[in-house]
Amino acid sequence: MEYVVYILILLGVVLVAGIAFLVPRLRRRPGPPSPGPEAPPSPAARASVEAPAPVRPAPSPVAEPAPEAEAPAVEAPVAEPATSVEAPAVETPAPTAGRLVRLRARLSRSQGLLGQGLLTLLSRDHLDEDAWEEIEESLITADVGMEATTVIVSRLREKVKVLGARTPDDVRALLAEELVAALDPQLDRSLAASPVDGRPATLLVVGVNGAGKTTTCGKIARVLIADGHSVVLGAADTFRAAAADQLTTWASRVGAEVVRGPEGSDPASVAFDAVKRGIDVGADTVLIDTAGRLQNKVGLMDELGKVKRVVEKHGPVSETLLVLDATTGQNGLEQARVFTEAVEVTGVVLTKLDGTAKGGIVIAVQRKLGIPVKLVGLGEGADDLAPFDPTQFVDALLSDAG
Ligand SMILES: Nc1nc2c(ncn2[C@@H]2O[C@H](COP(=O)(O)OP(=O)(O)OP(=O)(O)O)[C@@H](O)[C@H]2O)c(=O)[nH]1
Repeated sequence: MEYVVYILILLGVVLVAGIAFLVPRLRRRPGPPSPGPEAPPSPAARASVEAPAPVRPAPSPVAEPAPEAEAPAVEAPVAEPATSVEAPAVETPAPTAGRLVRLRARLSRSQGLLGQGLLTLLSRDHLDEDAWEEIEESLITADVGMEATTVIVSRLREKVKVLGARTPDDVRALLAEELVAALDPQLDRSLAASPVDGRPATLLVVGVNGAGKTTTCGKIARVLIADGHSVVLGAADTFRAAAADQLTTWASRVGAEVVRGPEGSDPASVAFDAVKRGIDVGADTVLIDTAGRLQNKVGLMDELGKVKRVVEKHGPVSETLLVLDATTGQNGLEQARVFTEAVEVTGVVLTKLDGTAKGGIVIAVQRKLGIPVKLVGLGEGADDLAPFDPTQFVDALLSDAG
């Protein structure tokens, strides 16, 4: 009997201990039970249950507004002000007066060849036959061209003989005179960029691919705007979409308007529209960038001829500028001829003079084409285009500061 009492007491203790153990655990169980009191979760199941825990804070009432607040900040509102902040940042182009003088250091390669080389030759005590031959060679090496060199050297020899010039400075001054004369300083190098009969002046810009046409259009627009003109640009190089984008970038920097068409569209129609737009908005000048692929001379002539004819429905083209890359030297002259046959070129823009030691190409270009060099490109910078001036140019070429 005593044995039974012990067992009952033990059972009572076990029962009390069990209740004491279970009650707190039952109290800690979260919310409503999931359907069916299942077996303890497997590690995988636990993961799927736990996973939401760290995620849950995001959709929680505190976190929820965050994505909503972030979205507009990242998207349109930030981007839009950014572009509209960039757009009005219109630049003020550098004044055009005296640019060639300011940029003379860019001719350093040519200065090395012509300036230093010739000065060394001219400083010899006696200019004998060999010295004259070397002078001739320097000029030919600098791309002055055979014909022009022969004329320059024979006139210089004559003057030295007649005037008895002896000091290197005297001879240098005489050489400068001859180089300037070879550049025909009387030629009109002004740009026909002012309105005619109430219509904007129309400038066509032509040349082979890569010569720097688009860049030059952008730089000319800056020159004109710096001089107080209003300008509309026509992106008639529809062959290459990037050319129109490039022109648009140049235009936006100076607040000019661009007329462009879809890639591959008719260049003549874009050119027509650009002039029309220029007339409508009362612009002073319309500058038209054209494509210059040269694989087919007939095709090129047809295309440029058509652009010109269509533009002329609004009135005569004021100026057709041929852009030539100075670094292509005498080869470039051959290509240039094709353009002069296709359209009546009224002025040459010689680009990349900063990239060549052969600054004499200016003389050869003018002499061969019989067309004035009106502007020279002396770098990739926005204002690295200068009105050409023979005296300043020769002075820079013959400077020994190279
Ligand atoms: N160093 C130097 N680079 C220049 C000058 N002018 C233009 N360039 C560079 O020449 C390259 C070609 O210029 P673009 O204006 O694209 O030539 P493009 O004739 O319009 O070429 P396409 O559009 O292919 O017909 C660019 O990298 C210009 O920055 C210059 O005077 N000096």
